[in-house]
Amino acid sequence: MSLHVAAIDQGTTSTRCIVFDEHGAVVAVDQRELTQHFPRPGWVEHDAGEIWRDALAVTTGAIAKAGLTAKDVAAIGITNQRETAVLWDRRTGEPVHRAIVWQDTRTDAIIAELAADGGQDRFRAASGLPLATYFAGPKIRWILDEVPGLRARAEAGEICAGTVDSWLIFKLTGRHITDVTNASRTMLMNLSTLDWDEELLAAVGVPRAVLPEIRPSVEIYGQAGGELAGIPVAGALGDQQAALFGQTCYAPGEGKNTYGTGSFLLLNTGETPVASKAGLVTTVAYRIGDEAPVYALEGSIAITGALVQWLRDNLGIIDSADEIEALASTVDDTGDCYVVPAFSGLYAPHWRSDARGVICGLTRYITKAHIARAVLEATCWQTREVAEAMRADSGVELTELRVDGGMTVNSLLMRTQADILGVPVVRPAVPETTALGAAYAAGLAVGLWPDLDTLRSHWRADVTWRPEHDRDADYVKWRKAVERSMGWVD
Ligand SMILES: Nc1ncnc2c1ncn2[C@@H]1O[C@H](COP(=O)(O)OP(=O)(O)O)[C@@H](O)[C@H]1O
Ligand SMILES: O=P(O)(O)OC[C@H](O)CO
Repeated sequence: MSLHVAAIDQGTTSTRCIVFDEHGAVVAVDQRELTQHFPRPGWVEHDAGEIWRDALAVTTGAIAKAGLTAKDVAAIGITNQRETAVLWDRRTGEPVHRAIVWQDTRTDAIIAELAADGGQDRFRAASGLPLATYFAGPKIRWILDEVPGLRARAEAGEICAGTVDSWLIFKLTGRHITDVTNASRTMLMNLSTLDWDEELLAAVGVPRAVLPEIRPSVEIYGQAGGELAGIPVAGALGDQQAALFGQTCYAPGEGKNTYGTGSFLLLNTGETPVASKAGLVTTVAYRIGDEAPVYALEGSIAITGALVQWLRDNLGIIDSADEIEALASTVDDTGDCYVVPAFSGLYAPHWRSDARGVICGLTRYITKAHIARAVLEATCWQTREVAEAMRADSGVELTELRVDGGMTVNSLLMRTQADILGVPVVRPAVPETTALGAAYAAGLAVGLWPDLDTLRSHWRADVTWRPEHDRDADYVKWRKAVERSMGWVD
């Protein structure tokens, strides 16, 4: 058998493919930036056609860079930005609208209407999710409502809808399938039955005919065609669940935090879904074939790395993301300045769509370096908020935090995170845990790896940052700043 797996990691800002060997080591990477469209305040769109073209190009590119051909690749795994809604014509395979990205807030009127009839937690028991613009189902409804004639075509079975995993699986194999972790982010799936829920479908306004079949995360979905002909497409996980899987958090009580466009702290809670009272999301962590599903509690933070991008692209304070560390290091603290990046409202644990970003504590003393440092601290404080909610909901005391994602190259950020959480922060030797998780899923499905223990044996710590300074006093200030961000949108 071939000893390599290709993982497509379709993230919010880029699409990459990584080829891994049988030890879980990176052999080759190919990557393309994804165009972001911001047509109106609060709207964020992607071109699904570009996503597919990039996914295909980076997959063939990474396989070529690895010195391999399609027949040398045992399986393709997929991991993706979650909650982003794609609709396409079933016959032509062409998108019928730009993809509406998870951060997009255009469904706020739909959400308010749904919440008026039963409150924000109306669908929590069935779906595990609070009512928020974040999730995919209402985005699908928005497109069906807004594109003339589309709802009738959808009801006639001519239209497919899904999250990005589903879009890529369709383009690769011709089958309309989604994995259960992605389906759990739509607000349309019942967490206990793992099937589309008739009541949720009716309330949100999405016909079953547009939705894919929900399948386990580890399973052969079909064979790829074209340049990738013959490679089994054999695993899919939403990117945050993939990172949990790649970090080998297979036991209840194990968790990780991934720092990308946003940050997502997930804790494995085992085979029973845990209802959150502290503002977290209950979600499917993974399902291996016909085994029992494994659930997680999740603290979803919308804006962390995206705030660094905003500093670069909108304010021009830095020219590249990695410059923020040097700039923030020129000062010892933030000068009592706090940035709350509520660009898409606030997600966990607050779920306040009426919040918008604020910078608090400005004086003549504050320089761009203080703001850069406050931008980094915003990631750490938001993480502390969800870590506290996690402890309240699960009773699990965090003794260390496994981390990954694009922001973890920033040592100042990671050191500050250890101080602000008061526990060690550990980055693994393979920081590409999202892609690794998808590769593990696909490799398990085709028998490249026999079991989870084998995958666990691959995990190694690289750097550990230990807490050195107590920051509890500053947490009070952070919470005051968060309060000031709320209630901005009427
Ligand atoms: N040195 C750095 N310091 C802080 N943030 C960084 C740094 N390098 C990259 N980032 C941020 O990391 C994010 C990219 O991480 P990545 O894991 O690729 O994200 P995604 O999967 O969401 O596309 C960007 O938002 C970028 O601003
Ligand atoms: O693509 P990322 O890494 O920004 O992750 C996005 C999340 O899946 C959104 O829920």
